[in-house]
Amino acid sequence: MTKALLEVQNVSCSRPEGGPIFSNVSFEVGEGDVVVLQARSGAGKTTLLKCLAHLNLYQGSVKYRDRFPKQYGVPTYRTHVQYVPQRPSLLPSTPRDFLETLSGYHARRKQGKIDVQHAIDVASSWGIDEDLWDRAWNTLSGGEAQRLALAIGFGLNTAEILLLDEPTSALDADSSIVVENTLLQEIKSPESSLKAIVWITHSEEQASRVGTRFLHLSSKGVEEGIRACDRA
Ligand SMILES: Nc1ncnc2c1ncn2[C@@H]1O[C@H](COP(=O)(O)OP(=O)(O)OP(=O)(O)O)[C@@H](O)[C@H]1O
Repeated sequence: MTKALLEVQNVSCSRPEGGPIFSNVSFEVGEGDVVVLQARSGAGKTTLLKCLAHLNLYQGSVKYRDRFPKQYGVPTYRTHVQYVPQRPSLLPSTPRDFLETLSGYHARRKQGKIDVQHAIDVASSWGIDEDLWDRAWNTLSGGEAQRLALAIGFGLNTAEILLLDEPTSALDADSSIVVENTLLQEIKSPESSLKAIVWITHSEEQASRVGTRFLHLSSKGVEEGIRACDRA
C-alpha cells in the first residue's frame, strides 16, 4: 500500500470557552483521494480543516509525509497542505495583493515553481475577468471571491493537498461543475503538484460527482464510507 500523504491521529478540538467540538478523529489521505467531508451544520467541519492546516489549536497528531508541521516550519507546511477559506470576502485588500503576498513568501520562493500567471489563467477559464483581481475582496460577489480564492489556492502549484471549505457554495450549478472538472483534471495531471483534496460540501450531487471517499464527522470522530444521504 502507498504511504499516506496525510495521517490524522486522535485529533480533538475544543471550543474557546471549553467543551469539545469533536474528538478522536483519525483518518489518512492518500494520493489521488478526493475525500468528501460531511456532517450537520456546526459539527466542526471547518474547524477540522483548520486543524489540518495548523490554523487551529488541537490535541492529537497530524503528519504530512511522515513529518509534523513544525518539522517543516508551519508556513512551509501550509504551502503543501493548503486551506482555502469558505468566506474569502473577509480577506483584506485585493486578490492580486493576496496572490503577490503569498507568492512572495520565502517558503514558496524556496520551492521555485511559482506561476502567478497560471492562477490568473485558471480564474479566467472560470469566467473571472482580469480586472477583478484589483477589486477589494469585500466588493466582489460571493461566487467571484470563491473562484479567485480557489485559483490562488492551486494556481500557485505548491499544494499537494487542498483543504476546500464549501468551495463552490456561492456558484450556480453550471459554474460549479466547471470548477469541479478543473480540480479533478488537476489532481490527475502529472505536471501538477496537487495529489489529494479534502472537500467539504453540503451538496449530495457534488459529493457524488467529486468524491472518491466519504467521511462523516460527529462529536465522537469520523466514520468512513457513510454518505450523508445514506444516514437515517
Ligand atoms: N472562533 C470560535 N469561537 C467560538 N466558537 C467557535 C469558533 N469557531 C467555531 N466555533 C464553534 O464550533 C462549532 C463548529 O463550527 P464549524 O464552523 O467548524 O462547523 P461546520 O461543521 O463547518 O458548520 P457549517 O456547516 O455551518 O459551516 C460551532 O458550534 C461554532 O459555533
